[in-house]
Amino acid sequence: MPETSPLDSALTRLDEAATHLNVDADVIEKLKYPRETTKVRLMIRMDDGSRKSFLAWRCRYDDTRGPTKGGIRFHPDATADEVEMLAFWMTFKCAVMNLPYGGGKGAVQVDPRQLSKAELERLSRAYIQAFSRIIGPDRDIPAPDVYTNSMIMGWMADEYSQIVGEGSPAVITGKPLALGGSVGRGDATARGGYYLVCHLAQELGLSGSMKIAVQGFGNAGQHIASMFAADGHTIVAVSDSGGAVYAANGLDLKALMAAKAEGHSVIYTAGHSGHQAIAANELVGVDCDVLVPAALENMIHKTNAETVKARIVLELANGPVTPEADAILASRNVVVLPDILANAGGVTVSYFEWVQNKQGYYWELDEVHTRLRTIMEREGRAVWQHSVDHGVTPRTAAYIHALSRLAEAIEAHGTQSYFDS
Ligand SMILES: NC(=O)C1=CN([C@@H]2O[C@H](COP(=O)(O)OP(=O)(O)OC[C@H]3O[C@@H](n4cnc5c(N)ncnc54)[C@H](O)[C@@H]3O)[C@@H](O)[C@H]2O)C=CC1
Ligand SMILES: O=C(O)CCC(=O)C(=O)O
Repeated sequence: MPETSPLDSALTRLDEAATHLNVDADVIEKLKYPRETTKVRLMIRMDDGSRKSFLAWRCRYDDTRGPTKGGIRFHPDATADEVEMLAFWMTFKCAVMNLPYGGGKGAVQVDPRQLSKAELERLSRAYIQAFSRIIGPDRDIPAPDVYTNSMIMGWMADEYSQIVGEGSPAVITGKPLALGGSVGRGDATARGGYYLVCHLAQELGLSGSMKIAVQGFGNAGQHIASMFAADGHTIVAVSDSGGAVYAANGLDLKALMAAKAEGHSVIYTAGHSGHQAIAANELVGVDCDVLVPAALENMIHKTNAETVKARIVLELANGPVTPEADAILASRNVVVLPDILANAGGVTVSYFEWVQNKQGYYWELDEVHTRLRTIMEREGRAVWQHSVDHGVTPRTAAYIHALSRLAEAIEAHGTQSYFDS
């Protein structure tokens, strides 16, 4: 069981960063509370004619630096507390990357795997009907997160456009290309993390062929595994909600992708090509150089942090390492590249999508990649420098970097922003 809630984790990290900066206490206080969180009950018609209700939330955590931005998660364990924390992290993530956004997040408490495609579409449209007064292209801009994807974003964008009576692609990012999506958004979360590791390889002491373990073989996890494998690195272990597989000499990624495409767990490939089934919770401790948590929060905690053999943890998931585990990893010289930097490629290419929607002019893939790489390297370097200058972990350095930008914007708004409605 996780030892702290995501809320506690995030605020701990804010407090720690604040000790390294000369920031007014009321600025910190402002950042400890979400601006607004709306909870609704969505009711949809199921295929068998019955009705079913689902709890749903949208949190606009802080909009000091621009419209709130962040994904929508469909998960059976989603809670208001989790949504607020994910929105808090979005606030800091957008500030780390210097994107002109605040932070938001949404969720529906549902297991989408239990719904038919038609039910999923009705639920997605119901979400937008409920939150159409809260979201907007210059107010709050959703995107995909766990168990949501471009198809769902397409339905949502379509619903919003119908409600407002005109095409409004910039209201949601991560859309299908046919509805104004951006090339390069699909693998952007992983690509940002990949660019970061490549850029800091020397500082991280990484060279030659590496062994990689990936926890969570979904959008972020599959793409990062492919990128590292394409460079000749060995993917030794992957997991998903159904289990984990391990192969010291490297997993067959093609077979894993095929199993996922058919709706199976990675465990379906056990026995194939030397794939050995292991318990999902063993993945954290497998012998590897880089461990990539790409599933959910609090997966590396005080009881398994000691087992980590990797030298580098690349957090593609949001909040996968608890503060207690952070301290254990730091004491063992394991470098954690923190979520608010490492997985920010996703929201950065979402920003590119929003810009393209507003311009009505669409970029080539090369342009998306070049701009993403430039921003990842610039902000990654700045975070690394803060960590050297202040003698802190990259996580604390990333919070320092973001907090200084947030504090400057809060001050620049003047006193009125303290009483925003
Ligand atoms: N999609 C995006 O644009 C971004 C996603 N993220 C974060 O990355 C993480 C993964 O998100 P996506 O790849 O988009 O979601 P996804 O829904 O595509 O994949 C999630 C994966 O995690 C696996 N999983 C769930 N519970 C697990 C468990 N207990 N152990 C191992 N695996 C488990 C699922 O089976 C699935 O393979 C989340 O923390 C998300 O918030 C962060 C930035 C952007
Ligand atoms: O692409 C976006 O706007 C947000 C993605 C997201 O939810 C995240 O970075 O956690």
